[in-house]
Amino acid sequence: MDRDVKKEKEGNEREKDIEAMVACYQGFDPVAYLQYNYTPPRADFDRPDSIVPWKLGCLHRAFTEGDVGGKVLVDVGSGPTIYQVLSGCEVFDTLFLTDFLEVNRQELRRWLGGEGCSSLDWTPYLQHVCKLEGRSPSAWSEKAARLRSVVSDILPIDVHRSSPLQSSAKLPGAGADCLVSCFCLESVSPDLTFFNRALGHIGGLLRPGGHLLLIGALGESYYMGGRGVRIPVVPLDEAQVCASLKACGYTLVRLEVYTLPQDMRVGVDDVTGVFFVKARKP
Ligand SMILES: C[S@@+](CC[C@H](N)C(=O)[O-])C[C@H]1O[C@@H](n2cnc3c(N)ncnc32)[C@H](O)[C@@H]1O
Ligand SMILES: O=S(=O)(c1ccc2c(c1)CN[C@@H](CF)C2)N1CCSCC1
Repeated sequence: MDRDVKKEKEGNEREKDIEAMVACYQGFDPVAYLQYNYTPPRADFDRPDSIVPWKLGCLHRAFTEGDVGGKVLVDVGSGPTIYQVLSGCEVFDTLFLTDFLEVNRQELRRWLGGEGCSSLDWTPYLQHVCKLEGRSPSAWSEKAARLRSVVSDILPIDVHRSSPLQSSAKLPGAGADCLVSCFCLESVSPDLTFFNRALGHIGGLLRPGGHLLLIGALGESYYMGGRGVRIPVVPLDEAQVCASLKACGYTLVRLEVYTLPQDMRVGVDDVTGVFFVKARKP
């Protein structure tokens, strides 16, 4: 087979892999996803070894330790969740939430609209982050108002495109000052090659000197995105995450790892751990 034919064949196979992943996501159910992951036993604020305080603590430290700043924060692959920007919304005045699916963008609009009809009560998350900031938990409604005030838009995104945002014109010319992305890249990539490419694509949204805060699953090969909706995940280990960041030119600032207790392994996925990365784009 000559080289051009081989390259065309490989390109067609790559397109089929992406089409298969897109097809999986057509069954994604935000309500079920929130139920599976953001309610007890996984979201148990009273457990000292719970993953929620760990994760919110990583984000709080990363946003408030002094090296992260600027005007624009972009959350890549927000899904139907807002916990990931509860600390960042105090640091940035312009925040873009993004997702591939309209059902998730709609869920975010419902929460932001404040009609109280969102699918999950985020109050415990808001209260916890207020405590991390040395504020009374009763300041949660002020934090909610702050978040609602800085969200500039909820945009469609596709990390498999070299320009993931159709409307990147909304970003400053040099790029965002900070990116946050949680459980997205590994959950939408058919394999490590796609993961690395997607990491490179989102890096194009970030200005030189900007920071990437990445949270993801370790050892996960699938998760349930709804009843009977099994979504493949590219299994990662710490070494692969570090190698991908290095290959994309990032400087690693910090990597933290959380190992899921046995009783948090509840059958909605086969995740064994969670990583938190703070990295800087030179
Ligand atoms: C596992 S969820 C993560 C949601 C949320 N960030 C969290 O922390 O729970 C993965 C998200 O990636 C989104 N997604 C699917 N395909 C995508 C793509 N090609 N580009 C960007 N996001 C995509 C899904 O719609 C979903 O909201
Ligand atoms: O770390 S979690 O347990 C969590 C949260 C979300 C996900 C997973 C794990 C693993 N599967 C991912 C599929 F992409 C989604 N967690 C849930 C409670 S709040 C903090 C985050």
